[in-house]
Amino acid sequence: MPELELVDLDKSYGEIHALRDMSLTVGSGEIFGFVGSNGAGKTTAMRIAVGVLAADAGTVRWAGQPVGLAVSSRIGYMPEERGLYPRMRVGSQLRYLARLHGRSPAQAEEAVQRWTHVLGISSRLDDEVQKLSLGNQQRVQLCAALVFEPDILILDEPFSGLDPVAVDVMSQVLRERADAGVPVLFSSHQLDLVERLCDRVGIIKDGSMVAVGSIDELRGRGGLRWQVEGPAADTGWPERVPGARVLSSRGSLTVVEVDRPGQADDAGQELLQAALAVGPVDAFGPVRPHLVELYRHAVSDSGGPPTGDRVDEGARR
Ligand SMILES: Nc1ncnc2c1ncn2[C@@H]1O[C@H](COP(=O)(O)OP(=O)(O)OP(=O)(O)O)[C@@H](O)[C@H]1O
Repeated sequence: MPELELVDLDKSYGEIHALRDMSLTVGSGEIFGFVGSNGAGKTTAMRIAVGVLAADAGTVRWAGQPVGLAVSSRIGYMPEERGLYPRMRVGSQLRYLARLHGRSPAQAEEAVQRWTHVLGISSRLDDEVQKLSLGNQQRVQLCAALVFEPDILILDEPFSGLDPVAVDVMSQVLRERADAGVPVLFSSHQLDLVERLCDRVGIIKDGSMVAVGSIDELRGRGGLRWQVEGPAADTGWPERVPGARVLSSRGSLTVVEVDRPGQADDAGQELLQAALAVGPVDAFGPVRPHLVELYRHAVSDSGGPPTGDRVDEGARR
């Protein structure tokens, strides 16, 4: 099945080095969440992938071939700055875009009816775009990316400003498109949503990918964490376990991370035994860090675990 590859992209705007050897791959049927701080380079990378911006170096490939005009016209793109004509009516605009991408009048009409219905804006077909709320304009924008049945979806912050119901609808649409085999790449600062929705996540910092993988992969390669409800940490039991570090301690509640790459399998039992040697343990279990913590760690200067997975995507090729 075809996959979208961004390979060793490099881009500068004058003095600003926006992308440095940046690579990522989105497989067919995969939703890939692209996250990073403001100015990290997400929009630049996506604009290059779509073909509206040229890279200084690197390539974008689809099904193993460099992306040319024919392929880029099959990409459904939702730009961050949005791209609708404010005075044009919703229906006319969407029909026009579908026709522009080669759909017949009947196909365009069918797609406009279907997608506006799915996204809950079918009653607004005759309204000018500028008269819609920002969230509804965003729904139209997603329709615009979908009405020509694209082979690839690239969406720049599609969820920003949407209400919770619209977020759910948008999430379902992206999942359904991915299930139909479309690679879906989107950027977002809503890390809880990315964690919930994406098959894989890429974290970009200063134009370079610093971590790539499924959430479990990002969790799994670094230090493992446990929460212990029992003897207070200042009784010294955590120090008895090699590689253990207290992350937080409040009374009887202690969170400990054990950093022993490749040999942490027994660490949980060792921690439990160490705590029990000091006093009773009421609760004990692993802690699974959320993406927001993995992200903070990956973009912090210290780097290192728990994200661990400092993948050079080039190694996947
Ligand atoms: N047209 C431009 N001219 C000059 N510099 C630019 C231009 N576009 C982006 N940059 C710079 O390139 C860097 C990457 O910006 P980019 O918009 O790709 O980041 P981003 O990760 O999408 O950020 P955000 O999350 O804020 O949207 C930033 O330093 C930005 O100021």
